[in-house]
Amino acid sequence: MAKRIDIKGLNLYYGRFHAVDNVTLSIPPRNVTAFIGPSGCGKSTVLRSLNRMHEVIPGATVDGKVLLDGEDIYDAGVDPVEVRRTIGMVFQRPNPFPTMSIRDNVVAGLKLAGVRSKSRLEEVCERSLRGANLWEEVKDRLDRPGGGLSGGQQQRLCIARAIAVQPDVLLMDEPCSALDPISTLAIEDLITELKKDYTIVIVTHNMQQAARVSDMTAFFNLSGVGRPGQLVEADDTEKIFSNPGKKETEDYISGRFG
Ligand SMILES: Nc1ncnc2c1ncn2[C@@H]1O[C@H](COP(=O)(O)OP(=O)(O)OP(=O)(O)O)[C@@H](O)[C@H]1O
Repeated sequence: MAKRIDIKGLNLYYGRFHAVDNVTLSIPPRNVTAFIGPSGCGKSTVLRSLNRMHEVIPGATVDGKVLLDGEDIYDAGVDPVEVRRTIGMVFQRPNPFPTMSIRDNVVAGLKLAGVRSKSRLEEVCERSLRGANLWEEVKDRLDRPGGGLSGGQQQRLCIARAIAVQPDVLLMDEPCSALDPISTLAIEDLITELKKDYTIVIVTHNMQQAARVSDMTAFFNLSGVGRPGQLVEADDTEKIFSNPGKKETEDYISGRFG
């Protein structure tokens, strides 16, 4: 649980378009790392490359290394499906299976993996819903469809589904952008609790959110339209927001551009 990620010389392409240039970054375990930067600088692309979701896009390719506790997830022989189990992902829009029951949503990954024991599924369902701070709200309606929950509850259901398979890392791509402020705070509190057990990487447009939830912040930028995104700097969140190393970062966080 909670593994370290070392990104080394990572270049990402969509066909011939070079989207992200030469990123090297270490992401510590049991920490929240935020990716910030202007639209199009490649934050989501880098995030998706961390669990091999990038290569699912036709024509998309990867060059470089992503080490999970020292093991390259891109090594020949590594099963991308297993990588995606180990490194879970939560998306911008909550995406539960809408007609599937709340219970089945949570244990969908386990069932796919062949777990049949009813007591085991019940146990994981409750533990995951508790872990996602949703148990009390749904414990009396586990057989109702996941699509019947509020947006914020659906997002916590997706987090429960992601943690049910006991991943080492949780990737979150703007997990609050479709949510109201109260649901956003609930997710932020949850992220803070989850970091005790997981390595968390979150892409956010909201700099206050990055400052509130993350321990480390990575600032990405791009030098112009059609140019690849680059990592400008990564450091303790407190330092990035109070005394960044690069003027580019300071300009961005002080709202002078982007
Ligand atoms: N599926 C795709 N096919 C082709 N190009 C893509 C695809 N997804 C992203 N891109 C391009 O890759 C670059 C980086 O996009 P990406 O979505 O990673 O940026 P981002 O920083 O996450 O942006 P935003 O903050 O707007 O979500 C952009 O130029 C984008 O147009």
